[in-house]
Amino acid sequence: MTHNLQNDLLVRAAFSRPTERPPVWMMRQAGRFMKEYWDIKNRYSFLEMCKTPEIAADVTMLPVDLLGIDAAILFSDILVTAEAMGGQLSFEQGVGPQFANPVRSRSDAEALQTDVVHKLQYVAEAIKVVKHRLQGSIPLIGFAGAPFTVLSYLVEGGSSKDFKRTKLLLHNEPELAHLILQKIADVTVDYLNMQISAGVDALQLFDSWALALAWDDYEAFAHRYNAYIFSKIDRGGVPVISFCKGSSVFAPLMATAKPDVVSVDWNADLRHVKDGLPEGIAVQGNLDPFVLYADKKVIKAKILQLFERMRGTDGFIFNLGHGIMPDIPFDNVRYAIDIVKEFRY
Ligand SMILES: Cc1c2[nH]c(c1CCC(=O)O)Cc1[nH]c(c(CCC(=O)O)c1C)Cc1[nH]c(c(CCC(=O)O)c1C)Cc1[nH]c(c(C)c1CCC(=O)O)C2
Repeated sequence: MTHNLQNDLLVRAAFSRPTERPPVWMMRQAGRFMKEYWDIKNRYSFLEMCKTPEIAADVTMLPVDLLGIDAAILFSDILVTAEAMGGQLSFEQGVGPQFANPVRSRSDAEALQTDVVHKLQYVAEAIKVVKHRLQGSIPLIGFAGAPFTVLSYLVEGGSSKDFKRTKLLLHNEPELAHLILQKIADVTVDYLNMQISAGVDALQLFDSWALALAWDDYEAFAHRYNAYIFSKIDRGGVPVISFCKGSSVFAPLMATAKPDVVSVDWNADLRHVKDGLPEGIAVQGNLDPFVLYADKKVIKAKILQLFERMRGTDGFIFNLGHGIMPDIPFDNVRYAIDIVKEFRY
């Protein structure tokens, strides 16, 4: 993998090389807080948008053109792997993702398919369209859901507040949980390798709901599979970012899975997390996204406070602790990005 990017700040920071300022991108940077997203969304279903490479590319490019971020992230969803494995996935407005055939028994688990990467070819096509449109200006980030988080959607049949069924499965039927997790992990390896072949410049693994787990369960059911994925993908020069909510607790364990970057939620002192990690592991984060609702002077002060805290550390990517909420004012997002781009160490 050769990068040849005009703006390679994100790749440099991810590999803990010096940068003149932190690179900036934001989770959910292409989404409902943008009027231009709704212009597209009102014409297609969410899954149509993900599965039509030209549309996925149009949406991926919105924050590139309107916000001037330092990296694009492919427009898709973490649940496309589960759909390819046999999950009957739908997204309904206001309900979120739903699986009509949740995985509840051994026979449900055995029915999950693993030779499925060909069904995800539309993602490779979208990557190629985006890479062509970016013309080497900034990196493109590919991604996948981590096995534990994807399992939680398959088992619950959708989003969950308390992950009760998921935890019951882990506690009462650990062998069945491991069977499902291993299948998802194997699909994820193929899927991320496909994205690397198609040309992504960086990857992020989303283990959004690991926060729900106790330390030992995180280690056994989440960490172990993320480490497996990071060891099996053909990383070459492609840096890998490990995200979870709960990273302010799990960061030391996450680092032992050997990502290049740990993405940190907003609860922690980012400098403290960074100083606790082995040399050469970068951090990403960790502004509380709710700050973006506040007055501009507050937004500016909070960002500069974070930068002051991180001064003198290589290996820092600015991001939010989690995704942009749909009702955050667009103008505030753009303002935050401008503040980062004006800053110099
Ligand atoms: C847990 C999770 C999902 N999907 C994703 C995660 C991990 C990130 C995180 O922790 O938030 C990942 C994701 N989902 C989406 C992206 C695109 C890239 C980006 O801009 O970050 C990414 C990286 C688009 C999306 N994925 C989804 C939307 C909204 C779709 C719509 O327009 O209705 C977008 C833009 C739908 C989705 N997809 C998922 C949920 C829970 C929902 C509903 C969310 C809600 O209603 O607030 C599953």
